[in-house]
Amino acid sequence: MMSSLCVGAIIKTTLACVVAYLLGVALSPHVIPVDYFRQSGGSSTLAVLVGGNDTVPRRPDVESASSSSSVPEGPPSPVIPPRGRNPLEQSYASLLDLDSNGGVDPFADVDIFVHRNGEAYPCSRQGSPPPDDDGEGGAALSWTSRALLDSAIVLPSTVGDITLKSQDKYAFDAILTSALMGGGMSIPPLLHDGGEACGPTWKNHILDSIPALASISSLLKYCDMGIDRTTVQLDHDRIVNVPKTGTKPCHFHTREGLRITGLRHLAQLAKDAGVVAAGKEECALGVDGTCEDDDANTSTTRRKELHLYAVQAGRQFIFAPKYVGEIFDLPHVPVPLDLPVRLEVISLVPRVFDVYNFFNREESAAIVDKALKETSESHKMKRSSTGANGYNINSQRTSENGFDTHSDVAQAVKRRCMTVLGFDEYEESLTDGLQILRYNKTTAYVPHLDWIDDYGKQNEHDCEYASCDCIPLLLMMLISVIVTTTTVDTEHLGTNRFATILLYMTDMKEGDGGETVFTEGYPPGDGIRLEFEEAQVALRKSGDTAGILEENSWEENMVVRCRSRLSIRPHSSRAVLFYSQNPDGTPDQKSMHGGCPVIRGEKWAANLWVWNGPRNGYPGSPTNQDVVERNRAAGKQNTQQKQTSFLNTQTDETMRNAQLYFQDTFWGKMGFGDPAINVNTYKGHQWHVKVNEMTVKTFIIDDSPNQSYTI
Ligand SMILES: O=C(O)CCC(=O)C(=O)O
Ligand SMILES: [Fe+2]
Repeated sequence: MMSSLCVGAIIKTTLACVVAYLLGVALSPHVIPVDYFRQSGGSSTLAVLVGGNDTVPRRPDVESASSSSSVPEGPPSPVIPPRGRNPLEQSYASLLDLDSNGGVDPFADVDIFVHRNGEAYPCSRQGSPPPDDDGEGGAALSWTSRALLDSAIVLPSTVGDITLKSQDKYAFDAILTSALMGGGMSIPPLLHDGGEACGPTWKNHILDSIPALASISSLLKYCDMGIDRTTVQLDHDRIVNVPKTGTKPCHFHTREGLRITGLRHLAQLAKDAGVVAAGKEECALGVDGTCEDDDANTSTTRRKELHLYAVQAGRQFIFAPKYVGEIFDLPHVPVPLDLPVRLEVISLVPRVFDVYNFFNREESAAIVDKALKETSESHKMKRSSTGANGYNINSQRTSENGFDTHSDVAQAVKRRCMTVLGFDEYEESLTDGLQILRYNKTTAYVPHLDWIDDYGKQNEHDCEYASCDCIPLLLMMLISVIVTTTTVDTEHLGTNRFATILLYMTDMKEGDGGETVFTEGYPPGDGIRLEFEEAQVALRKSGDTAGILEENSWEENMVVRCRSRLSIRPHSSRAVLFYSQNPDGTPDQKSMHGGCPVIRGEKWAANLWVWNGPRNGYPGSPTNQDVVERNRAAGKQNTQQKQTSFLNTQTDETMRNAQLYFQDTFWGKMGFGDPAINVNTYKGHQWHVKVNEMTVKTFIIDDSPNQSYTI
């Protein structure tokens, strides 16, 4: 139960929020004249749409084609605004460089299709253009362009003042979400149904309890999962709400995971859609949301398709495979040797992918080499343990493990992993260190989820009220239940492991064992799963484990499953991606997997866990206020988190290349010019500053709530 102090604070905040919210909703349609769009030459909001995208990510394979067709030959001629555009539209046109492209609006012959995160088939598509749409040929802008501008106009004016280079992707998300569902002043929704078929996939949506939001588009309820389910990311305060409704927008990604960061990027994708879509079969939705027949798809009059994958605010992109063997090319991921990174779908349920060219054999060898040479107690290879204190030897995880948190290869691989997963910015607090695994003959790791379950619900890591938005009074009771959920409950506000990239560093031959088995998956090929008894008989008949594994031991039982379920055979520099969460944040129970017993030789592997939000110990990681209060009441002062920062003041030359360690674990660079390192830590914790692997200073956290340490 919440403390009365806490309840009082929430009631006050809630009342203020509710009043502000209702006033906002009541007034918003009247703040800006309805005909502003047609008359105004205002450019501040326009700048939000356009600025900051000087470095639009492009597919290398289409860049040359599109730039050669858009750059006119000879000296530039003065651009005369084509008849029919108002000044705002004209600014938009020049910022998109439309006139040097013959006045052709990139959206004119493109239909937008929207997918919910992780869904291979679209939930809605662009409808038929309104009768006045004359984007083709140049004079006016396309319906899509006008819908985007129309939505931009109704953004609060302060948004127009944002310094664009860094901020515009947030405003863009709001504008695009709004344009799709028709939130502007005068232009109909781009989606034929306003996004009605793109509603939430989870029950008991908190927004359903807010009468003022009863009639908003289902797409908006999808994008804004509500206060009880919107994970608070580090950039949460930068999210720009959808105009008029004040709800959180989606962010949009391509099928390949690339986040769409602004209008120019969207326009580039619209241009590329022609190249990409040619000859490609896609499901075109009919007006009723179902796929049209193949004849329609191959028609020469078919418009180009731009598929957008809408990801809920606070959530992360998840690939949306259609079939086993499907390929996702990821040219935006830089890799060693410049070989293209691509995914191949191994399994739909669970979602498992091969990641080709993710790392190379040199990196593979370097990871093993580093692990063998590691001497630090916390990082070197040793028998695997479980539990936060690391003392519990796990009887069903007989492999050895160690950690590589800061080698160049580990850092490079972590960054690459985030790019593959669709993050447009690297965020250290979302990754664990690289965990290195060694399996000797007979050793194995029992099937498990990488998603951590906090059975005892004792963890302080969860949602803080301070980071929560408006909470309608009627929902108070519900919230009091929510905050008592575990700190790792990703269906709500907790953070947990979200995706895993497994790296293999050894070539294992057929029969050597050591596969990674997904016990809920189906074997490739015929997809037939043998019953346990049948597979056991086959294994014993083969004699492969005779004299190596005891009959009926958990290891032998595991080999039986390894041979009858989806198994991935390791080879050096093979990388595999899978997800531990579903797109709505619930744990994916189908992602159960384990390391099969090694029958011959040894297996080296590594895994990289990526979290869906700041993980425990990092600033911004959610805390379970209920547990915090309980600990405080019980006088457990020493369990309270301390916000602590470490900074190099650049006054001591010997500290030029300093590094910060938490006990034996590398935490971050603390050299000259490195930003301050902010951590949540606890009284009594020891933080060491090391130079050339030698500890030169130790800080012991004391009792004050906010502390800063400098060197
Ligand atoms: O070694 C394997 O194949 C799987 C390892 C694993 O699942 C883990 O370390 O979490
Ligand atoms: Fe695992």
